[in-house]
Amino acid sequence: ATQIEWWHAMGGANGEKVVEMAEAFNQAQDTYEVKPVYKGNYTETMTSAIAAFRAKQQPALVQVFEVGTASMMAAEGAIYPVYKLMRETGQPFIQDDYLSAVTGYYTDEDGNMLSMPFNSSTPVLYYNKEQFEKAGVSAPKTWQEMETVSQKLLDSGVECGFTTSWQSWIQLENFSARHNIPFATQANGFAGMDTEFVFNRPAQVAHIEKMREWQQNGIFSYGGRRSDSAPKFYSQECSMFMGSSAGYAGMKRNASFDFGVAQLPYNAEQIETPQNTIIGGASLWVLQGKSEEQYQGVATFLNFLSRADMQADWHQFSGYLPITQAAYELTKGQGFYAANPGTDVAVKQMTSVEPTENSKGLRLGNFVQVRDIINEELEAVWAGDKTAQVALDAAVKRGNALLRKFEKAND
Ligand SMILES: O=P(O)(O)OC[C@H](O)CO
Repeated sequence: ATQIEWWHAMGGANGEKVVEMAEAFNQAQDTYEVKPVYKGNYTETMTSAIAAFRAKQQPALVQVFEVGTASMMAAEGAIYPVYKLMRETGQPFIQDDYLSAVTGYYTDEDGNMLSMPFNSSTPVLYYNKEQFEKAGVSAPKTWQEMETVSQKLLDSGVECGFTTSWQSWIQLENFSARHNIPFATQANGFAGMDTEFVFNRPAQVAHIEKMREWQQNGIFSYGGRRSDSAPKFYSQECSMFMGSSAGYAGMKRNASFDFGVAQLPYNAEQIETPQNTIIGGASLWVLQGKSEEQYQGVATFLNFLSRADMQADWHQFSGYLPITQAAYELTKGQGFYAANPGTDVAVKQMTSVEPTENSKGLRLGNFVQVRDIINEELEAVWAGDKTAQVALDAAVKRGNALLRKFEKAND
């Protein structure tokens, strides 16, 4: 069989599922064999793929997180756009079958899908039902309630109100989308590379400043840059956890208590009806330099992964969004949402309102490095070394320098 390497960044329960999906494909036919290879976290996987491409040892298929999208799009000679691959291999491919909230992130200016949206997530709020019951509180809808609910939880003996994973994604990027304010100019980069960060405006500064205060009084407890804060929730140190909808698989495995899922809070003083949140997670990029046969295999595999039954299974297991309308309908029809309350929160939060240019997503170059800068600056806030304004001003300034570098390199 023709071998196809698929580099991915899925660890834990979702990593096991990815291997299972590749095996299902391999068993279903014997012309191609997909070999999934775990390459570490998202940044490590992307960095390895770039290095491998330079050394002409790239895999045919690589999973790249949403943060790397603009960089991948700009790497014209290195990528094989998915819409072209499907056309040239004669595979059936109807873009409209995919959820528009997801495809919007991965299409070029002509509306063509450049990568395959395999695992899209959006952040949600997980809460410990048992601790909530004991404290006599229910899931907070607004950031104002977040504070009062957390205080009651602390009063009931819990150590910390909430923690968050992916702080830039949740507390700045999605915070901005949810309040319908820009994270960067030029429609968050969708309208042009001459974009500049503006996440140091009053609404974001006030939010981060509040979190600084909460980090000091126990309402918030910082636990790391990616999902490393989840154990604070599993161990019941923190009663709430803001994390990817795809934390669901790990949650079921690691939480020994009853947990609930709610929408991300919004600041009631900022907005009456909150905007949709934006997607995260990753998509699959096809790389150049492979044989025709391998591309046939990749296209067949991508179609296999998009099948309603495969997507519905992946969605129900992991908490990633159903990528296609058919997978969503199938899941509904199977009674999954009714039997597992909270599992449809992410889809609803993403799709209940029409996205605006502030909530469609981000398309920003060098954003992998910018996330590092934001992480660094926010950590200085949590450590009490910087105020929110000073840190966000610095992050914007340092980030803008990287945007200019990207713009120049892709002129
Ligand atoms: O944990 P994931 O796969 O939902 O990804 C979260 C963030 O979008 C990564 O940038």
